[in-house]
Amino acid sequence: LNNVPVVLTVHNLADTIRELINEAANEVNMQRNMVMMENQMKMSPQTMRQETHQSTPSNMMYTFLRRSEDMMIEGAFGKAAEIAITATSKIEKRLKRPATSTDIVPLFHKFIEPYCPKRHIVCNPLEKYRTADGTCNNLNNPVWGTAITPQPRFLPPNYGDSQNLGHIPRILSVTGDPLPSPRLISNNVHGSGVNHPRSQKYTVALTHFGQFIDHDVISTPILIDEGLDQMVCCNGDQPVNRPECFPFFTPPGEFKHTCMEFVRSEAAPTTGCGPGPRHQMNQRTSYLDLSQVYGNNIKAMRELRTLHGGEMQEGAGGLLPDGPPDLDCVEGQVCFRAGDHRHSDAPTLNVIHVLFLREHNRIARGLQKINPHWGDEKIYQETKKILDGMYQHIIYNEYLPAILGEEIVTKFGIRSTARGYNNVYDPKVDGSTRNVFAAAVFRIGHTQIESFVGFMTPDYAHGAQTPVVEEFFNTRLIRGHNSMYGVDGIARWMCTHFQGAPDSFITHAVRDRLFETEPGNGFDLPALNMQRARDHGIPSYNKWREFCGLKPALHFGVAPMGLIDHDPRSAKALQLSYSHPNDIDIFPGGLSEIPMPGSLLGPTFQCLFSLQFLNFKVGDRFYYENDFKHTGFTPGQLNTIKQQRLSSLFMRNMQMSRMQHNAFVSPLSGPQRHGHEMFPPLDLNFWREIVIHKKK
Ligand code: HEM
Ligand SMILES: [Ca+2]
Repeated sequence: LNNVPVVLTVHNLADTIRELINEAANEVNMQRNMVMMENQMKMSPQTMRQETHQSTPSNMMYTFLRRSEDMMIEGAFGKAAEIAITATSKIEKRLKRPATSTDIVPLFHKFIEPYCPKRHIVCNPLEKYRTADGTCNNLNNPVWGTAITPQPRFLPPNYGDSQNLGHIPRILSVTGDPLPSPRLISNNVHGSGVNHPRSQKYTVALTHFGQFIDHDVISTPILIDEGLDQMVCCNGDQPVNRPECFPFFTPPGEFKHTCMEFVRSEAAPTTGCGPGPRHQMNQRTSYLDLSQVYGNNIKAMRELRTLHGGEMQEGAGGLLPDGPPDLDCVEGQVCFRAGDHRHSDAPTLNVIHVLFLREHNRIARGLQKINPHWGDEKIYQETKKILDGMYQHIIYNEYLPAILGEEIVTKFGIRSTARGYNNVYDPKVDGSTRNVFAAAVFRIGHTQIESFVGFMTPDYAHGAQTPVVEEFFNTRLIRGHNSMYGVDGIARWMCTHFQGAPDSFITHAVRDRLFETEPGNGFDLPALNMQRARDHGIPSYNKWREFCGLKPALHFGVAPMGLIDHDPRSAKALQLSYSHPNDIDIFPGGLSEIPMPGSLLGPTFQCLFSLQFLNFKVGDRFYYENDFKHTGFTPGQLNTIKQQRLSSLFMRNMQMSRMQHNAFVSPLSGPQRHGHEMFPPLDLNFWREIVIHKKK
């Protein structure tokens, strides 16, 4: 009888919903104010500032996961989401039916309106260029793919609270016991001792080009401690008990403390703050639009430009421009600035940022010469459009064939056509980055991470190498350390040196020592990946196999009905970790599958990866192959873009006199290096605009 829906008259229903939403808003406000007051009493502004500026592992993690857009706007959306989730919970408890019922939804929207931040979006369908924040890419759904929106899902969440709304992450096994600690699983599945084997084919450039794409399409901010910014979730070995925290235990003796810090992701409201479970926020535009280079809103974009001749600001030596000290790099250094705040996470990532920045300015100067009558804005937008096009071409012709395999990219129409247009746009497709892709699938890059960063001389002699552990958020190698390294030397190294083998093992450098500043105080990255997916309520491995049309594992053996896509070692490692196959987390389950022939991924990740990258192209009105009059390229422009490769960018913008055609395949595995004559230039003559001066 307890679950019988409560029937109310229309008037009573409206009153009830209004009352419960107001109640939820008051609760959320009170809770936040209380925390803010407590925090203000605890600390003086001086101590706060000092604490956040020291380079500790937690501070580096905060740098990575911080709110990077307007703090206030993101905070307002986060708070609105909390109100919407709390109200959903109250309504469902009171009425004993889903708050997403058709009669409730309109009332919910009406009464939550005063608490829901508004977006004023006016689209101009004739606009030639992308907007900075991704709005109006889809003219029917102008918010799709926009920065500061929730990450949509392929499958509904599976949280740990009885209402499945996300107050509690996914924490329970199907047996009713708690799920195992992610560190235990990491030890069993991803640990390979100190030496992680290397790929025999692919370069470090493949790893960090992937990371560069990741920073274009996703950045999930974590919750902050009101008035303090940075949340603390472990007190020595003791976990802190508060709703924002989700730390986990590690076995004694492995790290300095047995409690590993973890702050939950910020919640995001759906458009109009509708009822439903907790979702997570994306601070980036989902589109492959180089927002990691250009910024994710109009203000950030302007701040990265010179506002002359269409150019972007460059720092000394053609590096990224200097940023505020100590914000996005380690203590005591002058940091850089870019469209994404994680640019200095690894020096090898920073190199790709520099590569695209230099190419932007090179093209802008070329266009200025060809079309001297063009102003700053026109040159900037046209240059950006060209670079976006080349970047998409590299992704769909070089990056994805390496990751997914030639067969799949051809079979599913993922690869671009060799010449001419290819109209793929479908306005019904939402090109947004999906939650599971960010929280697990695209993190496959973590197995490719190499333990060192090195440089090579201009004639490709080995220079030196240094453990990557010492270089997270450190800008010294980029700026040139002891007259060694520097972007050009690192570029030569990363196009030659093999990346980590794309297997289930993950280098000690990030599995035991991520952001470490003294022995034993680092993080375990694959463990964080699992905890993040649980935080987001991402369903387990078996659910994703079913989603992909694959058979779920009913037992831990590799025989039929079991883990048929795993080898016996991985299956054993999973068995050792979990008490039931339905508990397997998506990251370890997917990453430890046997790769498909010619691919770096097993069938489950290959399916989800392909689907996401198909959405990125089919859901993007500005996708470079589309034959659209206002927004597309002319046939000549498109064909010169289609002759470009990542290696062409390296050859043009780094001090490199020779290089192999595919930057991702190492010359150490066979391919020859070639000189400049073998790399077709980007022919800017296709952008020449003839101006006819009328005689008076
Ligand atoms: C040295 C290299 C790298 C480091 C230090 C690093 C570090 C991190 C950290 C600390 C996180 C957040 C973990 C959390 O959820 O708490 C993260 C997330 C992530 N990483 Fe990496 N990573 C690296 C390389 C890569 C590569 C090569 C890829 C892909 C090809 C990748 C893809 C991702 C993705 C998609 C996320 C989720 C981002 C988000 O939702 O905001 N990472 N990484
Ligand atoms: Ca983007």
